[in-house]
Formats: sequence, C-alpha cells, structure tokens
Amino acid sequence: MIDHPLVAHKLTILRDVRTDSPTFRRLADELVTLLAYEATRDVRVTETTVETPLAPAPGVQLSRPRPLVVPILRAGLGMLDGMTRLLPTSEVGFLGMARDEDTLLPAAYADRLPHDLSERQCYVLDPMLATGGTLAASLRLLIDRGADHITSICLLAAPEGLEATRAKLAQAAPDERSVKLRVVTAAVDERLDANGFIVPGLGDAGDRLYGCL
Ligand SMILES: O=P(O)(O)OC[C@H]1O[C@H](OP(=O)(O)OP(=O)(O)O)[C@H](O)[C@@H]1O
Ligand SMILES: O=c1cc[nH]c(=O)[nH]1
Ligand SMILES: [Mg+2]
Repeated sequence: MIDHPLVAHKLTILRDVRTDSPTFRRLADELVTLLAYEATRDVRVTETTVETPLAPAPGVQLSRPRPLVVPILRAGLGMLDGMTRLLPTSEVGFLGMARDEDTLLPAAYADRLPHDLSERQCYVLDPMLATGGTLAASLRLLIDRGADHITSICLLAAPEGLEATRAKLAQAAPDERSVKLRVVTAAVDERLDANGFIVPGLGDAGDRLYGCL
C-alpha cells in the first residue's frame, strides 16, 4: 500500500461522487504514475557504461525482454497511459474480462497477449480488486503462459479480494516454478457489500471512466 499524501489527495477526489468523468480520467492517470514508481522498484536492469561529455559513467538500462503491461479491459485502460509514461519501452498486451453482475464471476472476452511469457516481467493494471475473481483469473492466465514475476497495480483493493486472490493462486500451483506476485495499491478499503462493491470504494470504475454500458 502506498502511503503518500499526494496519492491520498488524488484518491480522495477520485472517490468523490461529484467528480466528473474527465476529472476522474485525469486523476486515475496521475495516480497510476505515482503507484507505478513504487511498482517498478524491482524492474530488471542491466549494468552498462555511458560516455558523458567528460568521461565514461556507470549506469543501467532496462533488461530484455521488455516488460509487458497488461491493462484489464475495460477499466484498466484508464491506467495505461499513466503506466507507459513511466515505462515507455514496455510492450502492451490486452485482456478483456467482465464480471457477471449476479454471480460475480469473471469471464474473459478478449485475449491479445503473447503466448510465451517466460522471462517477462508483467504489470497488470486494474483499478479495482473487489472479490479478486478477475485478478486471480488474469494472473492464472499469465502464469500458465510462463510469467514468473507479476506486479498488479490497483487503485483500490478489498481485504476479502486480496485474501481470495492469495488463496486461489496458492491452491492451484501448476508446477514447481516459483512465481513472484505483488499487488501495489493506493488503499485497502473496509469491506465488500452484498453486490461485491468495495465500500467505501469509488463506485463502478469502468462506468466512472467511460459511462454506463
Ligand atoms: O475483483 P472482482 O470482484 O473480480 O471485480 C473487479 C473487476 O470489476 C471491474 O470490472 P468490470 O467487470 O465491471 O468490467 P469493466 O471494467 O468493463 O467495467 C473492475 O475493473 C475489475 O476488473
Ligand atoms: O467496487 C467495485 C467493484 C468492482 N468493480 C468496480 O468497478 N467497483
Ligand atoms: Mg465495471
């Protein structure tokens, strides 16, 4: 959880029911860049040397293969620009997931991801981690394709969803690979309501970004 006054300030306006879509989009974008700064703390780099006008200087460059950023459609799209601003050389794969309003179970409707994710550092973007069904299914898909280092960036998380995600992924370890998973979020809220919404939360992130379907 990122404990920073700028993050808390932007999140407060994001939660406000009076905040309109254009402002919501701008704040989500700004928040992601702040969260991404922390989320990329362990991005893989390779040592290199660069010539300054005066002398050689030691430095680092991002390692290959390039990191993969995965926004979970639809609401995760609102986080993409804020992330690629910090990691402009990353590649982007898309995953479409929609949660059924009655069962709360996620269904995948789009998959434009590389088939082989071995050696790839992945950054999953989804503003809301509620029951955890969407994140667990997304992480499972990436792990099954070989990913072993995945950082999820969420604007808000519910304690129930964090625990459910942990339990689901611990249960179904596919092989002997060790997989490093981390969630970076601006806040862990109080609870979920009967409809699986985060309380106090910010409402339906997709609708607030893009309007009701
Ligand atoms: O943790 P969960 O209980 O699975 O809920 C979280 C998911 O719900 C929302 O997406 P939604 O299904 O509303 O789709 P949208 O982004 O198209 O609005 C949100 O963006 C997450 O993907
Ligand atoms: O509170 C929630 C829960 C799921 N999806 C959202 O957009 N908001
Ligand atoms: Mg939605």
